[in-house]
Amino acid sequence: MLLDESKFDLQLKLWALRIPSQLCKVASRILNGYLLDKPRVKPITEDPTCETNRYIILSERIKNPDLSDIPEDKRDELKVLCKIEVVPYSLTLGYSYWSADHVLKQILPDGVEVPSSFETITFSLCHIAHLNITGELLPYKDVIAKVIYDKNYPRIKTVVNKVGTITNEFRVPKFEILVGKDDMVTEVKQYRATFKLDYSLVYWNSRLEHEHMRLVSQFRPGQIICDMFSGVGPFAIPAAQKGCLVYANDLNPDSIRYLKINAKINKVDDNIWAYNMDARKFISQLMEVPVHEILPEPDVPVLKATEECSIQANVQTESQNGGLTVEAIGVHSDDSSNMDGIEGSCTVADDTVAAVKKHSGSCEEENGTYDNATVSVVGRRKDRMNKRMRGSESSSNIKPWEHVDHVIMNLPASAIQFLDAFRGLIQRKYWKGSLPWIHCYCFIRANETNEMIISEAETALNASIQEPILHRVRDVAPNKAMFCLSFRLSEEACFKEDATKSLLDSSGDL
Ligand SMILES: C[S@@+](CC[C@H](N)C(=O)[O-])C[C@H]1O[C@@H](n2cnc3c(N)ncnc32)[C@H](O)[C@@H]1O
Repeated sequence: MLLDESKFDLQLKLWALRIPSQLCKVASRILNGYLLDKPRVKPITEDPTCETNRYIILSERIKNPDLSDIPEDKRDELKVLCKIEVVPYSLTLGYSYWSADHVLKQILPDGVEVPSSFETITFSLCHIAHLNITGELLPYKDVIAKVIYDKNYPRIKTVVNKVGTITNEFRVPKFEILVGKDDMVTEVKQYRATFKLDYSLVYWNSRLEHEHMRLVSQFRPGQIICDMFSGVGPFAIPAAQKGCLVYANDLNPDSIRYLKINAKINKVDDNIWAYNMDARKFISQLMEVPVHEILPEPDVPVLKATEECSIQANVQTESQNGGLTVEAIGVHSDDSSNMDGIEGSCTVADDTVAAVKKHSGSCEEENGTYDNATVSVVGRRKDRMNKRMRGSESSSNIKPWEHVDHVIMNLPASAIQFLDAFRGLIQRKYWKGSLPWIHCYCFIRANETNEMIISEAETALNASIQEPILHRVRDVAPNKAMFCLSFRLSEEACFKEDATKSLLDSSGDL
């Protein structure tokens, strides 16, 4: 369907006062309420016949050239000001004048709902309008796209339409470009962070901005965060900006490529370690005690949450356990951190740890309070990371098998099923401080109850969940909402007792 722009022309027959330019200000004050009042149209314009005069365009309500529609006292005031000259004025409001909504209402058949909102990805470099046109609107998709493009250019440079439903595991919709340049690489700003991404290759949802910030607001500087489905980093980057140390993983190699770019753009590449693997494999390898860390005496005292603890200086050694070798991708500019295994990923050679203290604090959710135990390190490292992190943990000494504060699982369609990865994941005798908070996103349909979801999570964990917090994130469909289930992992769910012992026994070399 072609768009005939001339069809939108509306001609207005108006009256105007021809007045010396220097009197325009006073005259318009006198005529306040009787001037032309149209968005984006100025009521004072040039007189094409004389440079020193101006036209003051009167409202459509003024029908008579004798100005009898204007109160007498105002007319008298004007007469004192100057000789009043009334001239006819013709104004055409064309396609460029009308809003997208007005144009679309004219184009689309009666009864068809005008697509009023589109997800815009806006900012300085590139701008994409993302439409979701289906059903009866499909025959009009090109004309709708053109109107949205025309009305928003240059803010919007590309208009795309989502095709079909998302079925791939990377949660990336398929798009067709309807108008504009074929370039889906864009930059988005969320609060203080900038995210570069290719909208055709990675998952991005601007509607989650508030949720990203809500969750990150619960983290504190120095905490250790594990993001199992990180995407391009909308949780990981703000958390790192806050001074948290983040292990971020995604199965989509393009997401991790952009996560690394974003870590650099936002100058938090010292605080983020990026991995590209399945989330189950990631969490299990991250939490596994590396062989070179295994304590010689099997009976190490177990630290209670309330006890002081200390983290030993990390000794950088080669991975001795073939099973631990993973496709880890360090974000560090020094590519030597494209390491052999996860245990090597958090080792920065120039770090010196002076002291470690564990302290607890709390952060509030709308219907609960999170008590967090934080391991914070007083380090002497003089590089730029410490300057930025102010009081946060030095990265060289992070041993995720000893402590993680929060785990983020944002894959709502199936994250609950991934909770089985926490069964027996942590070795009790190495763990220090409180167990991590899990933030697991899920969908709840109208025919499901909160209890059903919690019970599903408990089944996956094979353990009960104490004091779960269900936060409604947003409605995704009339009968479906996205929630965040937050709870502290229980000992029952995640502690394994004798794994180290059996590993030592089987290795036979200790
Ligand atoms: C809903 S997106 C969330 C991305 C990001 N955390 C956010 O909030 O925008 C889910 C992400 O999980 C990734 N993903 C899907 N299956 C995965 C798996 N088995 N292991 C790790 N990541 C996976 C997808 O590539 C996608 O980037």
